[in-house]
Amino acid sequence: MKNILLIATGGTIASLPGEEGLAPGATDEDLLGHLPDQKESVQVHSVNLMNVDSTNMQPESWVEIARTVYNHYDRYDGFVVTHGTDTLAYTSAALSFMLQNLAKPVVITGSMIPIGFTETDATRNLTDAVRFACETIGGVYVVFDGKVIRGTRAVKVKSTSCDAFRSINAPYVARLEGLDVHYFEHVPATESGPLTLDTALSTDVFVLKLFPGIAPDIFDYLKQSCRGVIIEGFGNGGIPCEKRNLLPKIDELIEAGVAVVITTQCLEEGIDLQRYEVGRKLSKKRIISSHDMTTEAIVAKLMWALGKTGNLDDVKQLMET
Ligand SMILES: NC(=O)C[C@H](N)C(=O)O
Repeated sequence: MKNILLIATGGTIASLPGEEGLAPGATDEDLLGHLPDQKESVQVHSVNLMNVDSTNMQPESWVEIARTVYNHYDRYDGFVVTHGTDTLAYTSAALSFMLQNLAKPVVITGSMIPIGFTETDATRNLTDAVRFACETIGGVYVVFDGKVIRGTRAVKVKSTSCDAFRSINAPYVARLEGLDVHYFEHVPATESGPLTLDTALSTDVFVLKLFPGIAPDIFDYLKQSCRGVIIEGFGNGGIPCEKRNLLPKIDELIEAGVAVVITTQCLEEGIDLQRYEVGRKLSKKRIISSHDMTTEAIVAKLMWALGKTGNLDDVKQLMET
């Protein structure tokens, strides 16, 4: 018999129609009421940690979720976090960094249609999540629409359809069919060290999406107010270096002690700063490369890295590992 803890946080899965539109209202107990009876093989306990639309999730909420897993870790075999889908990928990445050495699954799920509606995807996602939380596997995973995605690789790519999440630059971990779990890749070894909870986060970060014609002056503001800036450049990671040249501004940021992470606006295949002249000029600077990470994972990891250290070399080392 597996013991699972369901941690409810809100989202569409727990939403009810109101005069102002859908808003979270159903509790953990309501969600449990929709789970098919599996009394012989699994027992699910639950806690209603918060009830928010995930648009209102903040880094402090990630800490609350991580702490709840940590505090109940010894008593359960696996964890299911029900969550709104809009910022679910940020939370799954943040939990992956805050909870190190997980030897048990922490599974995040949600739905695109509230659990009380007919044709809802919530019952399937919740059932799948509980099923995957019974696996002997460590780590943070997103379970959605029958697929299992690593916590640092999920991105919400659709705003309405039920197949809303994709695994970016990494294979799906598994597919769920009824009670069967079909793995696509080698199951990662269960971690051996003791679980650690690492919740120091620095929220003084900024994501800058470039566009043709962006004024370099914006960097003057970023230099004063941020400890980390993530620049979503073009294609392989290129940054304009003629006319409205941004390279001197990036130098100024680095000199001021700001961690500058380069990523791309392309969803897939990551950056390659060596391919083009516009990238090589940048690669000679003390920037941090994001390789093929998602922006969601970069944001969470940069907050976590800056929570540990202000030394740029150490931040770079953490980010590029
Ligand atoms: N499908 C959803 O869960 C969307 C909702 N706005 C949320 O993120 O909480």
